Amino acid sequence: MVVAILVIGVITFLIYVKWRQTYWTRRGLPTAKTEFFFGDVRKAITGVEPLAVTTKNRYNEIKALGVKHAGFYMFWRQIYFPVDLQIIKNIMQQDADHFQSHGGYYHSDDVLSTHLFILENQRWKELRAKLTPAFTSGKIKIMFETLTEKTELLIAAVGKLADETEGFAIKNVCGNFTTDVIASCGFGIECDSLNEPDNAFRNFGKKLLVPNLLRFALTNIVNWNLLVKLGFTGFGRKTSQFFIDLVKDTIKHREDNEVFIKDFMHLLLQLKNQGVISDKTNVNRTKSAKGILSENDIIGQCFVFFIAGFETSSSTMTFTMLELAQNQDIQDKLRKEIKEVLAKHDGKLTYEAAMEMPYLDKVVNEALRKFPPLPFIPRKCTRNYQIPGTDVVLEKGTGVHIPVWGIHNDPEYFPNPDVFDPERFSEKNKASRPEYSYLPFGAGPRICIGLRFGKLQAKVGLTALLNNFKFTLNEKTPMPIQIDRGFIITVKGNVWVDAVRL
Ligand code: HEM
Repeated sequence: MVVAILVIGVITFLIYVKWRQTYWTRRGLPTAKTEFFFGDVRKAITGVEPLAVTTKNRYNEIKALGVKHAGFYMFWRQIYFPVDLQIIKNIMQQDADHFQSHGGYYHSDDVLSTHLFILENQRWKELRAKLTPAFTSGKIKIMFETLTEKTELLIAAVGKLADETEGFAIKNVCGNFTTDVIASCGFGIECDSLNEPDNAFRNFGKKLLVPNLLRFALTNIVNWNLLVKLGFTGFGRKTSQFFIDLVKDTIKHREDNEVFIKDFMHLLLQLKNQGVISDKTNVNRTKSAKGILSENDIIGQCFVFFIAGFETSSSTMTFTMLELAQNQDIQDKLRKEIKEVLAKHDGKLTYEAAMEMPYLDKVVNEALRKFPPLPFIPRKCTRNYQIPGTDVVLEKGTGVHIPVWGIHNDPEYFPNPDVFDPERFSEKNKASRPEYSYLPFGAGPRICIGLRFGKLQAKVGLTALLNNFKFTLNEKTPMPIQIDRGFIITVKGNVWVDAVRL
C-alpha cells in the first residue's frame, strides 16, 4: 500500500514537472531544448558550464532567432528572458513597480537573507530610502582616506611579490585588497589580507564565494519555510554565525565605548539609534530620537555590503589587469594620465585626483563591459504584467533574467566585442549606442546602491598599482581564460602577471 502511494506520488510529481515545463510553449514563447527536471540549468548544476556561460549562450541563440524574448527554466520555475532593449527598459525602469524584487531565497528567521538585495516591495522601498544617504559622494569622500591607506599595503605587497617571485596571481592580490577595504570601510575592522591572506575574515569571504550547488538547487525547488524549519541557512550555520557574532560584537564595542570611525557601520548605527544619518561623531541613542534600523537590520545590510562589495570590485580589478597586461599601449596611456594627474596633486591620490582621470574611467568601463561581474540581473514579477505590444502576460511570481553579459558582447552594440577598446566609452561612442545596452550596475530604482564606492575602490587600487609597477602577462595564465562557476564572473584559476618596479 505504502509503495503504491509512493509510486503514485512520484508519478504525479513527474507529470507536474513535465506540465510546468510547458509553461512558455503554452504562452507561445520559444525556449531552448528544455531538459526534463533541470530545465536550462543542468550544466550549471552538474558543474559542466557556469550559469553565466549558459545565459550568455542563450542570449545569442535567442537573438539568432530574431525574436524579442523567450522562456527559460530554472528546474521547472519559469523565467522570462528578454533580449529586446525596449522591453528591458520597461521592466527595469518604466514599469519597475511590477518588478519590485530580485527574487531569490529569503526568510525572516535567516538574518543574513534579510538585506536590501533580497527584500521586496514596501520593505525594500523603505530600507532603500533609509540607506541611500549612506552612499552619497559626500559620505564616500569621508571614507577615501581609509581607502588610500589600504593602497600602501597593496603597493608593499606587490613590491615584495615583484622582487621575490617569478609571476604572481593578481586575482588573489585584488581579492585581498578589496576584502581589506570593505572590512575597514564597512565595519572598521582592520585586517591585513595582503600580508596575512589566511585571516578569518578573508577565509570567510572565500567560503561565501564557493558556489554551493545543493543550496542553489534546494532554494529553487523546496519551500523556504520548510527549509528553514529543517535548519537550513543560506550560507551554512557556522559561516553565518561567524558573521553575526562579528557584527554584534562590533556594535556593542562601538556603543559601549562611543567609538567613532568613518565607515558605513557608523552610518548604520546612527540610523539604529538616532533615526537619521548626520555629521555627528556619536552614535548613541538620544532621548528624543527614534531609531529606524534594528540590530538584525544592521547585520543583514553589513552582510550585503560585504558580499556585494568585495568580489565585484575585485573581479573588475582583475579583468582590468588582465587586459592591461595584454595591451601595453593602453597600460602606458593610462599610466601617463595617472602620473600627470598625481603630479598636479603633489603626488597624492586624493578624491579629487581620482575623479580627474577620464581615461581610467573609460578603461574600467570597458572592463565592466567585457566582464560585468553580474552576468545577468534577476527580477521577479511582483504584479501581473502585460509586455507592451504583445499579448504575453507575465504572472506574479515569474522570474526575469536580464542577460547583461550577452548584451555587452553583442556585436550589434559593441562591434568586435572581444577587443578591449576603452574608446568605446568616449562621449561620442556612448551617445551612439542605444539605451540599456550597458548595464554593469543594473538600472532603474534597484540600480546598485554601491556603484560609486565599488567603482572608486577599483580605480584607487588600479591607480596605486599602475603608478608603481609595469605589468606583463605571465605565461602561467591559461589562455584563453575560462570563467569560474559562481554567481559573479571571475577567472577560473588565476591571472598570472610579472611586475617591474618603476
Ligand atoms: C564594481 C562593483 C560593483 C558592481 C559591478 C555591482 C553590480 C550590481 C548590480 C548589477 C546590482 C543589481 C542592480 C539591479 O538590479 O538593477 C547591484 C545591486 C546592489 N549592489 Fe552592487 N555592484 C558593485 C559594488 C557594490 C558595492 C561596493 C556595494 C556596497 C558597498 C554594493 C551593494 C549593492 C546592493 C546593496 C545592491 C542591491 C540594491 C537594491 O536592490 O536596492 N555593490 N550591484
